[in-house]
Amino acid sequence: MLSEWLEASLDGRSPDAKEGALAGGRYRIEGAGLLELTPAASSATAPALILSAGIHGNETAPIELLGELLARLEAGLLRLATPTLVILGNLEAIRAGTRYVDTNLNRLFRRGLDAAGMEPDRARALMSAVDAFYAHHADRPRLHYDLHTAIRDSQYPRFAVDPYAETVTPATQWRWLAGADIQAVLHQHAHSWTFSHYSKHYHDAAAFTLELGRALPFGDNDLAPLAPMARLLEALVEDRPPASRSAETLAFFRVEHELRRHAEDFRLCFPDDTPNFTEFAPGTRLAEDAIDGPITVGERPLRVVFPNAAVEIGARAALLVSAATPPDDGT
Ligand SMILES: O=C(O)CCC(=O)N[C@@H](CCC(=O)O)C(=O)O
Ligand SMILES: [Zn+2]
Repeated sequence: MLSEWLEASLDGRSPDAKEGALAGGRYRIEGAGLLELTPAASSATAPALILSAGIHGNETAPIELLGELLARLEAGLLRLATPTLVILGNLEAIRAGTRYVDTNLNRLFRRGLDAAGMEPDRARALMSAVDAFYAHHADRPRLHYDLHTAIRDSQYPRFAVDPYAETVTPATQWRWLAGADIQAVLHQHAHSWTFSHYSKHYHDAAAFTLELGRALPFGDNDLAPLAPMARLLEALVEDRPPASRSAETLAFFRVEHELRRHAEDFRLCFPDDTPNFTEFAPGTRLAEDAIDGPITVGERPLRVVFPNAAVEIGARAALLVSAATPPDDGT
């Protein structure tokens, strides 16, 4: 049964049924943490939709959100009308309740990746699954929401990271995300080799990393603030027009610099619980790195997003961002 897929994937068991029927179509378990939903009939404009969660193993609310979506499909409360690939990312890290096991999976989505290890193997398996799914639905618009939660509080608890790519994000996406109570958008300034970046860069998909509150253990999540996001996912799988709100309700930011940890001896100069998007005045010392020296805010204030002094050497320790001009939302 479909609802068993999540549990079986997490337990490392192979679920009883590899495929079966559901209202409007069929499901098929394609592999560990990979579930394909195929409608019996769908309009030509329905997207090839990818919904992923658990790319970081301690980010459980998005897994619960996808569990509820699947339960509603299985109960016949939703009728499938959109080809959908549901992905659970880092299964071993989800079982361990940790962000990753050996290395951050969400930096590995790059063709030609030749690193060895569990997370690189998983990244290659997920890239192949995405390639096959989009190839199978080559005539459809492509959409990928990679669902996450953040380590700390945020001045905007729900926000979208818009990966860097040469393509322009369709304006409808801003309206749908605003309609799902997303509060802010952060445009990336450079290739980031994240999962959403993979779908956007290599497949021209509309793709986002969606940060949906704070990372908490299973059972501790309050899904109530995510109800509008649940409604968006439901509308997408049923191929109905989602709730839409003006993009003017979103705050837009762009990454100005990426702060990287280069030395073993590295520290951030502000408290660990500083919320995402906190602004720092010109001249403020943000970090000290034994190789790079002090990192200080330049002439214009900067806000800090995803600060984390405990990252691997060479990895991103924070994004430094500033307000961006809102895009034309097409209305
Ligand atoms: O809260 C944090 O510090 C990290 C939250 C997180 O996992 N964020 C993603 C963002 C991905 C992107 O930049 O698109 C990540 O770091 O992988
Ligand atoms: Zn994450």
